[in-house]
Amino acid sequence: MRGGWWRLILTALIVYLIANLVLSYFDQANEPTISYTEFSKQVNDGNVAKIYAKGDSIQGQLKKERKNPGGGTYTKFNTERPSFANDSLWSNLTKHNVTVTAQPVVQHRSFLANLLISLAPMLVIVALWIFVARRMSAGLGGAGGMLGRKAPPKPVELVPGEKRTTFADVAGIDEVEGELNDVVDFLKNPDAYRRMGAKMPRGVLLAGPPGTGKTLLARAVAGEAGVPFFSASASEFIEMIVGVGASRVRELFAEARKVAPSIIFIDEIDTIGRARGGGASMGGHDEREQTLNQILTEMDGFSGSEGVIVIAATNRADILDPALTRPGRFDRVVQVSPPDRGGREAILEIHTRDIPLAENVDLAHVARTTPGMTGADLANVANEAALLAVKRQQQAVTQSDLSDALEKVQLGAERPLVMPEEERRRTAYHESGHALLGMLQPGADPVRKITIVPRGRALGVTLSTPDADKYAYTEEYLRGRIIGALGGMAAEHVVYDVVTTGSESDLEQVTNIARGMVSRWGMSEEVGRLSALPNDAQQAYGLAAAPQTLDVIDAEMRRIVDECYEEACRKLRDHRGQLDALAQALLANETLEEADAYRVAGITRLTKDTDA
Ligand SMILES: Nc1ncnc2c1ncn2[C@@H]1O[C@H](COP(=O)(O)OP(=O)(O)OP(=O)(O)O)[C@@H](O)[C@H]1O
Ligand SMILES: [Zn+2]
Repeated sequence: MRGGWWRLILTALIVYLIANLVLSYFDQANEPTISYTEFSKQVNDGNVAKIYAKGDSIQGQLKKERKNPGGGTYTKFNTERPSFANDSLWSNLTKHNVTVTAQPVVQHRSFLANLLISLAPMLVIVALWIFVARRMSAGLGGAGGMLGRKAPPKPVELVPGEKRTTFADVAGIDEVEGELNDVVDFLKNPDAYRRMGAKMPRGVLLAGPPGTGKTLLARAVAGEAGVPFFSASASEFIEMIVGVGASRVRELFAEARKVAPSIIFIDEIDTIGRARGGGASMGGHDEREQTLNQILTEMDGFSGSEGVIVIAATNRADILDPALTRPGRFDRVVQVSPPDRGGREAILEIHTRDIPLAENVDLAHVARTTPGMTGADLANVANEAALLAVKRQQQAVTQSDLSDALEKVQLGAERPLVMPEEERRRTAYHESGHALLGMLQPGADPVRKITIVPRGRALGVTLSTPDADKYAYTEEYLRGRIIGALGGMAAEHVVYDVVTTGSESDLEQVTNIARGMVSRWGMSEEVGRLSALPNDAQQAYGLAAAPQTLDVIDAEMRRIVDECYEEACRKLRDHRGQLDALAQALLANETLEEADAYRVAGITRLTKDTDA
């Protein structure tokens, strides 16, 4: 906890301040200011025990308490001696044995101390404000630090001899490597380019889904070129304190220029680079804009021969401000996609380089069964497999470690949870409904595994994956997906005539597919072949679907989903015997693998040979 001390000191200050306020309130309540006449009278009556004097201000204490005209009684009091008072106060005090203590009028405090004391309340308020601001920005993903300042960014130094990231650590995205090759070339030899008067791109934007290796690529470019690598996440720039983001950007670029040629990597650029003009985002809108402007200014400021190349990454290229991709800025946009089968195999090879593998390990097979997985997923599988092998006290990772690891990554870790028998039965029917409809549907992705062991948030899981990578989907296939996803709910409906909350994520999936079919893929006659809903970038410019279009979209989505639900229920009624058989087998075994599932349901799987 970095802000720990800071927070403690602040809390102490605040408590102190409040305590003081409260105490002084009570002090005043108990110590009335009495008239000087009254005070003189009390002295002469011999009722004053002691006084503290500071200049003409007097605080005192009575021997016997007196009635306060404002109510209550008092013994302590304040009073002020008029400067023109020409009385014999001193002799009166000594005559009546009053203890007198005096304080100097001019305090012997240093100038600095006086200044501090007079500024203290302000300081506390400022500190409080910063404290709150930091708390809020921390909540938004920023890290805590002192007074909103962070240590200036440090490059990842490239110590000679230390193993650095290169293109050899990246696989499955060769086209992308190719596009970055001339950037590497330029960084290695900026002088040659300068002599030829050639302009290099100032910024490269890597666009692609999470985990596809964008950060890794940026590092590899730096590693290949042997130049320092500065890394920052755009979300760090956005702080609640206005101006900090822009100054961080300035510092970052200044540092990078000092050691040029070098690379600045800015992750999640979309958090500050969203198209402007849309509805203001939550808080820090100006801050976002200022930070973005600062980045653009810094990039404009490059002469291009300074040798600082900015690589930014985003998984939302569609919503970026067009100002970012203008020539001279991030004018090179490189798409990074999840790897295909060959790419997956190569990535698995990279991530098992340092892992001893048993004879039976078939990485090609793993690659074949993991369409859609990213490099990060595959790295995770390799690591989980190694962990399993250690736990199982083996000398090497075996194929079954790999498939167990894959299962864990795909389905989530098993969750020890004792379910009531009734709930187990209902879950068995729910999953059997998904699985059976998946198996009955021609052209649907084969069912790989059904389980009623709770995993992650789910009480059960049915896993279907395609035999080969798919890039485009037919309407029939999409309807099949909707029917399969509704299968769980339909089974509960058919068997128990109840509906539970267990279908929440199924319905989300169904809604997304149906919305895509109607509004983006031209699969509804009513809506027609239009992109009926504006995409995010269009929304940012204020484009919205007409209300009547929204009504049609809504009606069409409902029609499709209703049709699919009816078909799901009808099929499950028609194949009730197979549904019961699957549910029974699940209750007995908890998990059914692909072959068993098809055997229990009595369905022959139409195998497509896709090994090639
Ligand atoms: N193409 C790849 N080749 C080898 N390893 C990869 C590849 N893609 C991802 N990985 C592995 O996954 C890890 C995470 O990838 P990385 O952080 O670079 O992804 P990213 O695209 O930047 O993700 P995010 O958008 O979530 O930041 C890498 O450190 C690497 O181990
Ligand atoms: Zn379900």
